[in-house]
Amino acid sequence: MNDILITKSLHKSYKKLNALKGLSISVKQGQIYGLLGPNGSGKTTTLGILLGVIKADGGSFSWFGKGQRDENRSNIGALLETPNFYPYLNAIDNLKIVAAIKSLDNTSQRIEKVLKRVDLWKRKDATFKTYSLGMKQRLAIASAILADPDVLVLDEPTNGLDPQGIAEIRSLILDIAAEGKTIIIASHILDEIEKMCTHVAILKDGELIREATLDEIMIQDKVLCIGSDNIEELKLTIEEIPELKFLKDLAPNILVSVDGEISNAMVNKMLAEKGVYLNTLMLHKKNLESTFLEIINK
Ligand SMILES: Nc1ncnc2c1ncn2[C@@H]1O[C@H](COP(=O)(O)OP(=O)(O)OP(=O)(O)O)[C@@H](O)[C@H]1O
Repeated sequence: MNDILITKSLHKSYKKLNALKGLSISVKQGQIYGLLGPNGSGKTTTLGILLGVIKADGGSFSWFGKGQRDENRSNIGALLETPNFYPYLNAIDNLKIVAAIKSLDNTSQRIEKVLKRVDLWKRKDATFKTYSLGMKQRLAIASAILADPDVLVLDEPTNGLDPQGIAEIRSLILDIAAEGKTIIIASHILDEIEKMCTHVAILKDGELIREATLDEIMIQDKVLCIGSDNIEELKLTIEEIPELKFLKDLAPNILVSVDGEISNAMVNKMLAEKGVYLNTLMLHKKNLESTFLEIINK
């Protein structure tokens, strides 16, 4: 598969704060690549550098194997902030301005195509200020794909949307990816990454903790939901067993991670040998949240 993006040891400091401490990632054609991390982990800084809005202090990156010159970005559509269009203009007129700024040809056909793509064609004549937040976000995606770029970069694309708006954006992104586009999404919403991405990079404090396919991340360990009559005693006992790692409370039980090779009976035995008897032991649905907590807690 062709390389779309390679970053090598990107560094960025804001005065004394090291926002990025040597980030190296690679994105290949066709991937839906999630940059996942808690608030402040450096996702927006990374995207800003890659899109030429922020200057890195060190390291390098290359788009399409052609280096980091500004021209290489003409093939990238981006949505970095809350959409900002002219409130008193309708969707078509707003997109005409975008087309003029980008010097695009066949403006009318392009605009019709992208507005249909994001399901706003029926509302094409309404002014931007009358749009719901979800519609504004869809118009922003229409704008980002107006030049028909091969790559789409999205920062927190569902921020602030209600569940229906989130579902619409998610399905739109998946449809766009199905056309063969490469998509890079920054998000702190695990569920979003889990439902959309094929690959994920987990960031913490400006460092890459893990980069893998979503499947690899999900099958690494198993997560058990366990409980006993005395949950505090159970938590203390877990600290004495290196094979078990506490993940989080799931009242009245707790979630722990354990190497996939260790059977549930073995877990029960290890705890019983330390005088703790479980009243609950079941496999918890493996999801990215457990893995994410596990990885960033290390
Ligand atoms: N312009 C700036 N000046 C000073 N510090 C900044 C600036 N921009 C970001 N930071 C700091 O750099 C760190 C990384 O921020 P960044 O916005 O890249 O993280 P993020 O993962 O995108 O977080 P969020 O999800 O909250 O947007 C944070 O500690 C943030 O406070």
